[in-house]
Formats: sequence, C-alpha cells, structure tokens
Amino acid sequence: MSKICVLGQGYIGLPTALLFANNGHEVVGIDVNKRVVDTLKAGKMPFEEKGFQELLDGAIAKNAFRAESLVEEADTFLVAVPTPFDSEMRMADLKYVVSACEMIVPHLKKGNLVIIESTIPPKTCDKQVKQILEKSILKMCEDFYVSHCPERAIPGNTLHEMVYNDRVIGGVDEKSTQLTAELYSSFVKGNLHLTTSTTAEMIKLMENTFRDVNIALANEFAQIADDYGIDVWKAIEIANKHPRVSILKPGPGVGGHCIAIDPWFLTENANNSSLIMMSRQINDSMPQYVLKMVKEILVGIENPTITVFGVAYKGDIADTRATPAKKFIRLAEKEGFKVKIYDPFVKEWSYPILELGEAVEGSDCIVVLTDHSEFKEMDPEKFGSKMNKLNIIDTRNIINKSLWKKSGYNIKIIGNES
Ligand SMILES: NC(=O)C1=CN([C@@H]2O[C@H](COP(=O)(O)OP(=O)(O)OC[C@H]3O[C@@H](n4cnc5c(N)ncnc54)[C@H](O)[C@@H]3O)[C@@H](O)[C@H]2O)C=CC1
Ligand SMILES: CC(=O)N[C@@H]1[C@@H](OP(=O)(O)OP(=O)(O)OC[C@H]2O[C@@H](n3ccc(=O)[nH]c3=O)[C@H](O)[C@@H]2O)O[C@H](C(=O)O)[C@@H](O)[C@@H]1O
Repeated sequence: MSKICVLGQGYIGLPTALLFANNGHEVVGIDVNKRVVDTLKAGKMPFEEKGFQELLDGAIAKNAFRAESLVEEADTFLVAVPTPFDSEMRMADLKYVVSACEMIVPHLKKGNLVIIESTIPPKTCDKQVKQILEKSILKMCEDFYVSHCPERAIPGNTLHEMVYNDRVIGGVDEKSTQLTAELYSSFVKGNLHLTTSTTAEMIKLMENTFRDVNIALANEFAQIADDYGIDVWKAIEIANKHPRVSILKPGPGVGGHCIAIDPWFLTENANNSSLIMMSRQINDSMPQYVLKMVKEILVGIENPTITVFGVAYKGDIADTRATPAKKFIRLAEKEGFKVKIYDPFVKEWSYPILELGEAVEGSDCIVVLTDHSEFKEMDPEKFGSKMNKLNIIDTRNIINKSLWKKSGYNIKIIGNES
C-alpha cells in the first residue's frame, strides 16, 4: 500500500483520489478550500455526479481516505488543481499549479513521485515544475520523479471514463513514466500509453483542440447552409455516412472550462496556429449569430421579452462554466430585450433561474441554448397560452418539431433556413 497526497479535491482530483483509495492506496485529499475539506470530513461529496457518493462511502469504510488542508509526507503527490485561462494574455494561468508544487516542496523526499493531472502547456513539467520542486535541493530524475498524466474523462460520465478510458502517461524520464504507470494500473482498465511528459502535455491539448476546430467547422457549415436555405443537420447526417467523414454538431458556441480554453494553451507560445485561433473566434462568435436569428424572428415587436431554455454549457448537467449562454444574454440585454431564463438543472447562476411557467409568461420567443433531455420531448401545449408570441429558436436541433408546429409555433433551427 502506498500513500498518495492528492492536491485539489475538485471534479477531477476528488474522484481520482477516491479511485486510488478504493484500490489499495492510502489517500489524503488536500484542498485549500475549507468548505470542501469540511464537507468531505463530514462524509459528504461537495458536488454530485453519478457514483461519486458511493465511492466516497467505500473509501471511508476502508479507512483509506481522509481530507486535510495541509500537505503531508507521502510516496506520491498528485496535482489536480485548476488551470484557468488568462484572457488578457491568452495564456494558461498556472498560478494554482505553481502554488500546489510549492506546497509539496517542504515534504518532498528521495524516491517521491509527483504527478501533474491538471491540463498544462507543453514543457511545463520539464521546466516550471522541475524548477519549483528542485527548491527542495533534491534533483529531478535522480532523487524524485515527475510525470504528466492528463485527465480525459467527460463531465457527466466522469467515473466510467476515469476507469475505462485509455490513459496517457508521460514522464520526464523512463523511471517517472514507469512508476506512474504502475500506480494507475491499480484502477485503470483502459490501455496505458507511455510517452514523454512534453508529448503527454501536447496530446491532451491536441485532443481538445481537435474537438474545438471540428465544432467550429460545423458552426461554419451551419451559417453557409442558412445562406443557401438548406438543412445543415440533414446534410451532416448524410455526409457522415461517408466512411471517413464525421462532422460534429453546430450550436450556440463552445462552453465548459476545457474545450473553450485549452486551444489557447497550445497557441500561447506557437508561431503557426492560425487555424486554431480562427476556430476559437468562430465558436466564440456563435452567440452573435444566435442573436441575429432572434432579431430576425422578432422584427416589428417593440421591447420584446425572450426566454432562454438552458444555460448549462451542455445537456443534462448543471455546469455553467464558460457557457455561451452568458454572452448571448448580455448581447440580448444590450439590444434592449428582456431576458428570462429556465434551466431544469441549474439552480443558481449570475442571472435568476425561473420556474418554467414564470419564464415563458409574456415571452415573444423561446431560445433553446442547451441540449437538456427535458427539451427534447417538451409539449408546448403545457404553457402556450402564457406566451405573448409563439416563436422558438432551437440552436441544438432537439425539439420535437411536430409538437411545436401543432401548437402554432413559428420554428427556426440553426443551420436550417427552410
Ligand atoms: N473537470 C473536468 O471535466 C476536467 C478537468 N481537467 C483539468 O483538471 C484540472 C482540475 O480541474 P477541476 O477538477 O475541474 O477543477 P475544480 O475547480 O473542480 O477543482 C480544483 C480544486 O483545487 C483546489 N485548489 C486550488 N489550489 C490548490 C492548492 N494549491 N492545493 C490544493 N488544492 C487547491 C480548489 O480549491 C478546488 O477545490 C484542470 O487543469 C482542468 O483543466 C481535465 C479534464 C477534465
Ligand atoms: C476531446 C474531448 O472529448 N474532450 C472532452 C471535453 O469535455 P467537455 O464536456 O468540455 O466537451 P464537449 O462535450 O465537447 O462540450 C464542449 C462544448 O462543445 C459543445 N459541442 C460539443 C459537441 C458538438 O458536436 N457541438 C458542440 O457545440 C458543447 O455543447 C459544449 O458547450 O473536455 C474535457 C476536458 O479536458 O476537461 C475532456 O476530459 C473530455 O474528454
């Protein structure tokens, strides 16, 4: 049994800590947020997702997990702290990774392994992490070992993907890679792909950038289809029958704290990254495009009220980080629209979230921004009489069109001018 200190008990660090604890390790979960530590000490999860509470209960029952505020000696230190985007510099903001590494320094011993799970720009392990940890006087690759093991689990299905996804493990040297692979093999059922730390850093960013660029392409196709008056969704469906084509879905823009920011970590020190930056620009401009659609449908209505359906960054989760809904709402308010919001998952946000009936009361147009399952089969008959005008714009192509049509709605789908 080895002892692991996991720094950062958030969406990634906590389930990772609990998986290690449930699979033969003694784990101490460290967080600088006292509320997180206190909640865990009380045996409760600070946030919920499928299977998390059971995993915590199992780790506590095994006496293999405890939460603390201060770092202590261990065999392995695992860093899973936030890596936000510095929007002014268009760079990764590594202040949390730096402070976590500094917290490890006084406890670092010969033979220790330090794993960075946080998403980081290429060369971070080799340069910045090394520099900080060597303040301990110990030497990287001689006295202690470092690797990057990026997390690739998708919010909403985190636990399953943490266990069954393939894992990329990149050490600063072979021993670091080997030690890390041994550790993760205690719970990972996917394949472990061994490489260098810089390659692992790059792979993680390439994956999210690939998705961002491809969503941008879908968003551009939607706008071209609108110009030609064709249905981009049907066109994508048919194009995807080609054995080597797999186009993603258009939408109101890219949200979440990874796909919308990680491409910048790749471009921050690159000379040739115009495609990546252009894709970011296309995805970031989608709220303006949705507003244009709304303005067209509301022509002639004085001081209109609109109802936003969904502010979570994607369907069936409550996460609103970097949601494109925020930019859309700000732009709509600048236009003089009154904006009301309904979201069955999000309970608290920077704007009030209303009950369905209140949100549609006196509304001139519903704008579907999130692909929550509830919207897929929603019957507008339930509240039709409360609306002022029967308009709906669906940026996800998820509503049951025949139901809305039957209720007399004027329907507009992104990328489908017909
Ligand atoms: N959430 C996700 O789905 C994924 C996240 N990632 C990456 O994983 C990393 C962590 O992300 P999340 O878990 O979502 O963040 P989070 O915001 O949910 O949690 C991070 C936790 O770290 C704590 N923290 C900050 N500084 C600390 C320090 N010096 N010592 C100890 N704790 C500290 C915070 O209080 C917070 O509780 C980021 O780099 C993110 O980009 C990667 C893949 C998926
Ligand atoms: C390459 C990849 O699939 N990365 C995953 C991604 O999780 P995330 O929830 O951010 O990804 P997502 O489901 O693509 O959603 C991002 C955003 O993109 C939008 N989106 C997504 C797919 C699509 O066809 N069209 C579209 O507009 C979503 O609505 C959302 O606003 O980023 C995670 C991360 O790095 O945090 C990563 O672990 C996950 O595996």
